[in-house]
This record gives sequence, structure tokens and C-alpha cells, in this order.
Amino acid sequence: FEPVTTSAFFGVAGVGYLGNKLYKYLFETCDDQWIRFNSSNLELALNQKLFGQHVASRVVLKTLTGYMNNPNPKKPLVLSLHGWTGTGKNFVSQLITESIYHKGMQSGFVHLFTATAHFPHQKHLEIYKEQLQMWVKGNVTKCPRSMFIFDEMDKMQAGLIDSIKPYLDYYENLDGVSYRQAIFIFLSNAGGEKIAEVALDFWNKGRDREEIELKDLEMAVTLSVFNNKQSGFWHANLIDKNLVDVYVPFLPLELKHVVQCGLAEMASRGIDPDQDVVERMAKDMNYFPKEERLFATQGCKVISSRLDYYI
Ligand SMILES: Nc1ncnc2c1ncn2[C@@H]1O[C@H](COP(=O)(O)OP(=O)(O)OP(=O)(O)O)[C@@H](O)[C@H]1O
Repeated sequence: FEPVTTSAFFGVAGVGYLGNKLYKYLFETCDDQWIRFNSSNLELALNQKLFGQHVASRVVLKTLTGYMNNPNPKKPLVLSLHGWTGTGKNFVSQLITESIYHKGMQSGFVHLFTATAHFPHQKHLEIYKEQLQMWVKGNVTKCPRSMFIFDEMDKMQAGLIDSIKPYLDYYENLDGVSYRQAIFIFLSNAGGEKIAEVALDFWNKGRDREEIELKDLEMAVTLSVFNNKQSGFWHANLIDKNLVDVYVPFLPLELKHVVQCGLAEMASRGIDPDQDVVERMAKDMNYFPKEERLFATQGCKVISSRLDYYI
């Protein structure tokens, strides 16, 4: 029997320690080396990269900072982002992930579901429900600070979200798993038209867009979500049960925001931003309502492909 000498022990322990360090350096792990919320980064990104969304920007920053700084949240964070197409809902989700996960959307702890891609067949609803439940449970067990983004909520079959409803609730744990560190983000166009009506009303009254507050839009959003029986929210009664922490309204974008998006797109491609080119492109796009031509029908969504014709 050879007693292990102190130096040999520390040698082995040292190699183990270094190995562990190297592993954590190379592979994403569920700890603060890879997952750390940076509120100032989020604030900066929202201020500099997101155009025309003063309400959404404020609500997202406040809610996320409050939740992430709370060591004992009573439930997982549930955000529901609403608005017209191309107004920045996916983009904001991306900025949120980048402020928490070192790898942003590429993180293995961020899970994106799209109704049409992941749950396309109505007849498979029961299987989807089971799979979704297992996926969420399995991933939160692996990493409590997991994020789940559900895009196209209005195309999600009513009933699907039912299966994960218990996970969004105030339980301390379910079958030994606590969901309180998890973040759920729902994206949908529901409420987009009503939000546009409010924005148009402000414009008609000669009021500044920046005067619009969350309270002016909240009712518009919750009512349209509540009244839409087709919506994936309907069956799950997330509204009745107050499981959604905040509804984040996205305003329809105006020509000046489309121009900002165009300039940002040019800069991101390493091209000198050209105001004339971008304005020409922005003016050729479609706007609604027909008479006022105030809001971009496709928001900033098609900018990157459109720009190619004008450069
Ligand atoms: N408000 C905005 N500020 C800056 N860029 C934006 C904004 N809105 C959209 N964009 C740009 O347009 C792209 C498409 O927008 P995004 O996918 O976020 O729209 P969406 O609201 O999720 O649309 P949909 O409802 O159709 O899914 C983004 O990747 C971003 O580059």
C-alpha cells in the first residue's frame, strides 16, 4: 500500500481543477461563467439598436432587471410580446438572450419554438403536448435558468400551451423541479391592429408618439388576446390566471424608423450608411392606413433584402 503523498494528491487535484476550468471554458455550462445578466448591456442595446419602441424598451428593461435581481422569484418570468409584423419582437428576444447568455440565441439553454415549424399538424396535438412538456421539464432540470421562446403564438393550436401551464405558475416545485428561474417569452401579432389604432389616434390628435404609455396600450392588447378564440393563449387561460407577468406592446413603425433600420443594416454590412439610398427605399415601401400612409406594412422586416435593389 503506497500512501498518497500530499504533492501527488495536489497534483491530481490540480489537473482535475484545470481540466474542469478548461471544460467550462470550452463548453457551455449552466453557471455564471456562461449565464450572467448584464442590465447595462441590455439598456445600451435597446437604446442604440431598437427603433421606435419606447414603451417596449422600457417595459422589457424594467421587468427583466427586477426579475433577474430577485434572488427568490415566486414564479418563472413570463413575457408576452405583441405587435404588428416586423416591429422587433424577435429582435428584442434576441437582445434579451444576449444580455443573459454568453452565446445569445446560440446558447444550448435557449429554446425557440415556432408554431408552423415545430407543431405543424393539428392531428398530432396530443403528441406535441407531451413532447413539449417533457422538453421543458428536461431542460429546466438540466439548467434552471433556461429560456423558452414561443414564436407565432397566434398560430399555435389552442390547448398546446395548456400542457406547460403548471410550469408557469407559482409552485415551489413540481415533481422535484423548480421552474422559478426559467424565462418564457411568447411572441404574437395579436393586438397589433388595436395598438396601431391607438398610435393613429395619438397622431390624429396631434400628440407625440413618445407620449404613448403602457397603460394606453395594455387594454388594447389584453382584450384582443382574450377575444381571439383561435389564439394559442385562449385555452390556456393564461390571462385569467395572471400567469403572464407583462404584456409588451410593439408600436407600428413609421417611415423614419424604416430609414433608421436601413442605415443600421448598411452599417452592419460594413457599407457607409447613405441617407438618400435608404430614404428612397423607405418611400417605396407600403404604408397603412391607405389615406394617412403612416405605418410600414412590413415594418423593418424586409429591409435587408430590399436594400440590395437600392445600393
Ligand atoms: N424596432 C426595430 N428596431 C430595429 N430593428 C428592427 C425593428 N423591428 C424590426 N427590426 C429589424 O427587422 C428584423 C425583423 O424583425 P423581427 O423579426 O424582430 O420582427 P417581428 O416583430 O418579430 O415580426 P413577426 O411578427 O412577423 O415575427 C429584425 O431582425 C431587425 O433587424
